[in-house]
Amino acid sequence: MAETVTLNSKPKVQVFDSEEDLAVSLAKYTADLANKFAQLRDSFTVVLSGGSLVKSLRKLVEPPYVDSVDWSKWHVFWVDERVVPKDHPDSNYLLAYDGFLSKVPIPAGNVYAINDALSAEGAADDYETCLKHLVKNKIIDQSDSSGFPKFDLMLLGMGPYGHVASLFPGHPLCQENEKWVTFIKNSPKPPPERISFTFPVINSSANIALVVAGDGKADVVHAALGDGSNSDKLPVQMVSPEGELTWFLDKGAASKLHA
Ligand SMILES: O=C1O[C@H](COP(=O)(O)O)[C@@H](O)[C@H](O)[C@H]1O
Repeated sequence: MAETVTLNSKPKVQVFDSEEDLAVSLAKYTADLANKFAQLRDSFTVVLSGGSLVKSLRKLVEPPYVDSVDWSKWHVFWVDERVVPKDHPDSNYLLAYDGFLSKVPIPAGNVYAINDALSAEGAADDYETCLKHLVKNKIIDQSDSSGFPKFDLMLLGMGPYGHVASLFPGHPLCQENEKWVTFIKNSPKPPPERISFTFPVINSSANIALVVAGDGKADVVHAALGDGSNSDKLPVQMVSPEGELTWFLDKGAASKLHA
């Protein structure tokens, strides 16, 4: 069962009794959006994170969704990626492949991983070029107001200090407002070299799910959604899409919200 906490008009915050319940609801939410956009625009553009998010998608690869979703319409991207070979244990692609992509019939050509033969800078430029091509061909929608790509759904995790994608607290990349895809060579969380979507791209999304589980993240969830008394905005607090933002929290992650 989910409790919906309304903290202000936006975002919607859903708190589940367990991570299992969260995963069940996240699967339905994602499948419903996939069906909606497949009918609306004949494609569904979905952006994945690495980390714990992938495990929370496990119910999507089970009945009824594994059979009922039209996977041929899916186009899959990464909000950030570590600049390592695709078969490296740190690769967000490998994590998603093992836990999700290998279990559903998404056409291989619709899965847009980074070019792992390039430098961080080269891979970011190459990924941005790929996105521009897909916007031109109307696979990815474009925001009328920002001009940035408008993904149908971004599935974001949040790190223990409030980072999203590879946008870390206090890092100048959080202020990037021209590039679509940027790179970092000194990530505070290993591995050091990564590429990342920028905030203008993240915030042009039609839908964002912020998925956070476990009491280890309760303090940062409280800082992000609490009374706003922290002076410096955490990256997660800079997530403010044109469309809808929905938080998926389990009880542990939400345990300090009412304190
Ligand atoms: O390094 C990363 O961390 C964040 C958060 O990961 P989590 O395991 O704490 O959920 C993740 O969203 C991002 O994609 C990843 O590269």
